[in-house]
Amino acid sequence: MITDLRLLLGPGKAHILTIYVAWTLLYGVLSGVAAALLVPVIVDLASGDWDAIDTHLLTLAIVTVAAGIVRYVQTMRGSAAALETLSSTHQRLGDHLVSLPLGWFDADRTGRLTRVATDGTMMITGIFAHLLAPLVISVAAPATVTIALFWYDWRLGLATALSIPVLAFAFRFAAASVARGEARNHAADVEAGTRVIEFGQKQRVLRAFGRSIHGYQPLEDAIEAQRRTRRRTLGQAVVGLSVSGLAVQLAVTALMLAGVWLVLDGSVSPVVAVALIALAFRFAGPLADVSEYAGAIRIAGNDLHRLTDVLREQGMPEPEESSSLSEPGLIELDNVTFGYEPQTPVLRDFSLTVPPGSVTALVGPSGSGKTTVIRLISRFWDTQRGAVRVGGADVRDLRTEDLTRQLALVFQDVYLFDDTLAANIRLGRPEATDAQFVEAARLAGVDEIVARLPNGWDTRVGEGGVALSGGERQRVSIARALLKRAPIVLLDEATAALDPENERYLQRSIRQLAQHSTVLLIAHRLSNVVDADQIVVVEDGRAVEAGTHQSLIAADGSYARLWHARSSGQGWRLA
Ligand SMILES: Nc1ncnc2c1ncn2[C@@H]1O[C@H](COP(=O)(O)OP(=O)(O)OP(=O)(O)O)[C@@H](O)[C@H]1O
Repeated sequence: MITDLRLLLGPGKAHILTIYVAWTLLYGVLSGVAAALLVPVIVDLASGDWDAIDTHLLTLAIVTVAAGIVRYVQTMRGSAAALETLSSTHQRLGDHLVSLPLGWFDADRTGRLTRVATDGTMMITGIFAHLLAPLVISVAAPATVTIALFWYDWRLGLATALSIPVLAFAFRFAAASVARGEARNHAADVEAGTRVIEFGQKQRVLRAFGRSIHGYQPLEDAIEAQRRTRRRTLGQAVVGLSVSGLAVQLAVTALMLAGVWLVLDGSVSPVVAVALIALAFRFAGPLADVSEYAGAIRIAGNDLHRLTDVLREQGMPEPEESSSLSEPGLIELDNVTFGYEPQTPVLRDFSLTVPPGSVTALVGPSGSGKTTVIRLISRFWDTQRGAVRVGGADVRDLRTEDLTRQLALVFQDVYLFDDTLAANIRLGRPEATDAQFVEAARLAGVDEIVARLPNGWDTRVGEGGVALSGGERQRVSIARALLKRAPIVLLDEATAALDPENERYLQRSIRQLAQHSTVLLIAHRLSNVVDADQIVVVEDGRAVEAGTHQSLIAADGSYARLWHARSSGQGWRLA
């Protein structure tokens, strides 16, 4: 856990944690010394040695005051360390997330990240406030007491020292069973949470099929599994905690027996034996706490570990400085092989050249790899073999901000921020003038949508843009791209919601975009394909044909077959 906390603090700040632990250790040692000083005070009282009792009481007072001061400093250091760790964690997490390949953010990982980020950061404050200090003190104070027992009587010291491995074993057992259970609980909670979200999101489909919550088996199964897991975890945790509690009681009993034996043996007086047994109790008390804290610490450790796992995820390597662009607007894929799972390639030896300022349409059957091409150009993933070049530079030699400056992306599943319509378009280029903004919106047909909305440009579009239809969302996204005026536009034409009106706007926008940019589009509509400067047919991860509509028809290959199927009215769709 300390390693995880140091990682979260980041380089150059780890000393904050070391200093805090050092102050906590010092406090633990001083509490142990204060407890050990009770023995000579009791012995002095019994023997009536008033001179010695003054000295011992004075020492006890000094140690107690010192412990109070150390406690104050330690607490202050603790809250400072907690705040520092918390802000470092947010900072480091944010910095790291932007370096991860966009492909990393699938729905599953994003769900887990949300949970990890909230649980993990809350846990950090909890660790400093309730766990780390008690644990360190619970170890430091008994260790000091053990040394003191050695000092007073080596046999009692030895008996105490011998009980430590037994206790450590029992505590580890308890902590491990709690942590194992917690890991299982966590997995079951995540599964149930994911199913609940899914259940919410799939309401339309479920209702279309007349299903209620009772008919949605995955959710029911997840809830049942969660219940079973929690019951099993509870049972195991109780066993673990009982074993460690029993071990502490046995250790205390053994120490009492050792004390009695010393009295019977005549080695120590009954008064000293009582004082030493009292001290032995001081040894056992904090240790009993350890068994409780150890489980909580393991749970916290698991949360922290999940957080630092995110920081350990491999980011995409970035150059210190971007290579210069020899030919802005040019896109090249050079013998690219890529698979989401490396052993199952989705693109194989895929080559493509899109000249600057041209319009290229990718067509091909569903699942052939067209979207993957666009993702690789945007460097959501890196290729396994071959190179992707933008503007003549390998995308791996460009810094993310320089690559994104070259690209405007219009995807099928357009995500809009829960902000006004105007703000969502302005994202394309915040510094654009009002005239440029209005022109982009007009070309993409967003002004038509605005006219229908109750608050016009100031209408909030809801999370993800739920207040708009799929086609309308894509129009907003195209307006963003028009406003951005990037050298390259990558456009995945929406398959759904493209009514004739949307299609007209899309065509007009593409013509406009082509005036300033290279356009690479995944085309599903004939009109956008026929007009393209180049059509590339993708089949099973390969570019099997490339040319203009006329030349490909003349070549009488895959494209011609698709075209004839369409022409003969078989419901042809290019992708
Ligand atoms: N994130 C992902 N993880 C794993 N496999 C994926 C992922 N995205 C796509 N695939 C798989 O890669 C293959 C190519 O998908 P891709 O989306 O590139 O095809 P496409 O030609 O764009 O299809 P469509 O026209 O239906 O959108 C498919 O088999 C798909 O299942």
